[in-house]
Amino acid sequence: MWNSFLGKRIKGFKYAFKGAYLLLKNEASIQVQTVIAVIVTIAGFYFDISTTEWMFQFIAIGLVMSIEGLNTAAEEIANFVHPDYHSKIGYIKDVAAGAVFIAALTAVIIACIIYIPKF
Ligand SMILES: Nc1ncnc2c1ncn2[C@@H]1O[C@H](COP(=O)(O)OP(=O)(O)OP(=O)(O)O)[C@@H](O)[C@H]1O
Repeated sequence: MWNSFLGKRIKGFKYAFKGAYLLLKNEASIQVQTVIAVIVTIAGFYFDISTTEWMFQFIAIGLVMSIEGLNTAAEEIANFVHPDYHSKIGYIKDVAAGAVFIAALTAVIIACIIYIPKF
């Protein structure tokens, strides 16, 4: 059953679920982002934001957390293949961190557009 097309998809989902669990359990940056996601979700209810605003807010949360997960994966690969100092490893880690920064900046801009008019 597990070798069938559907079985492989279910197994893949299990591994992906495990990966999300590991990120939440082990990665401080993802834990901080989860707390921020909960706070902005509470803010969303408090300020009674519109359906469109909810959609942008969830896209921003998903964008930041998923790119943070990929950044973690890139860091883990870099540390595994080359644990010692190397300028190329530094570059790889810097650009991966840069991707998180761009996503986070986007999320902050979305938050400002949603919440600044509510004050
Ligand atoms: N092996 C290395 N070779 C060269 N530069 C490195 C290396 N490891 C880290 N760096 C530099 O240090 C920066 C931070 O690296 P890294 O993200 O691994 O550290 P950290 O932020 O302490 O890790 P963590 O996210 O696990 O707390 C990188 O963006 C890179 O500029």
